[in-house]
Amino acid sequence: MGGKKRRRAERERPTIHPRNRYSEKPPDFRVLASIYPSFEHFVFYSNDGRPRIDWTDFNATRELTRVLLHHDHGLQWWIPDGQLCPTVPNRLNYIHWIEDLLASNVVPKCNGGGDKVRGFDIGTGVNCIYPLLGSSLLGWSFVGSDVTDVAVEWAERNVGSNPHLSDLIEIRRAGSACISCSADGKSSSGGRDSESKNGYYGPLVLDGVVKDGEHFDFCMCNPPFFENMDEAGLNPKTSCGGTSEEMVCPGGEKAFITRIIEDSVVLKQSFR
Ligand SMILES: C[S@@+](CC[C@H](N)C(=O)[O-])C[C@H]1O[C@@H](n2cnc3c(N)ncnc32)[C@H](O)[C@@H]1O
Repeated sequence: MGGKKRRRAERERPTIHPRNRYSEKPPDFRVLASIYPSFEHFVFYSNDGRPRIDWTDFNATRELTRVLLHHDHGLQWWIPDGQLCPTVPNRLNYIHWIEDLLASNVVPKCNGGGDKVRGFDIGTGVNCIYPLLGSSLLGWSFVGSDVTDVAVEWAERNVGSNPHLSDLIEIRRAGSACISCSADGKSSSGGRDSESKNGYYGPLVLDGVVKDGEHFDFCMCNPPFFENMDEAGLNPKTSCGGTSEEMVCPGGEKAFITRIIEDSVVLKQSFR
């Protein structure tokens, strides 16, 4: 495809999944403000009368996420100051795209798994957004892993605040064992040696975290995608928070995802 055509195709490619509840009807800030006084506080009206929020104000974006999760998904949710705040329409897309993949022939159906879908969310974060959306919307069950105390504590709180989902979501610490690279390029993961070509070093990701005999339909991950925090603050138009523990991994997302791919070779029987 020529450059012009490709750019046009890219512009026209929908950025929101057609089944995403916000694809036809984006969140109505006026309605939300009339229902939630705590959100009204952050809403202002531009000259043309349209309701707006200041996207560079973390408190405003967090409150928007809180009221959307409550109003549209019946969820109770909160995160501490400065932690990564997910935008609900964006995260919903991934749930629907996975739903499409599972329904397609791209990944063969498993035997004996029944209709129950089970997912593994690597790095679920304090916000635990994917397990909360996937379980409330589609009844999927999840293991959500993370490595920081604050993430494990708050993900558990967010699950505990929604008792109707607590049987569906397990929060699991990915463990303190580290994959490290030695000078000869070999890595060790929790005492087990394996080849690592990508230079990832850090906590275990899947291998060593998934338990023997466990089976999942999919794993998903919004990885710590930056090599350093300087890279992370690139968009001055939004404030979604995010600490270095959440956002940074040596080698960036390439190293992290390559590690997932390497682990998937070891764990090929554990994931559909
Ligand atoms: C970019 S945040 C994503 C949080 C949430 N899933 C979201 O989409 O908003 C990445 C998360 O991965 C976690 N993390 C980093 N290394 C990890 C590992 N080896 N295993 C599990 N989680 C990890 C971080 O602590 C952080 O919470």
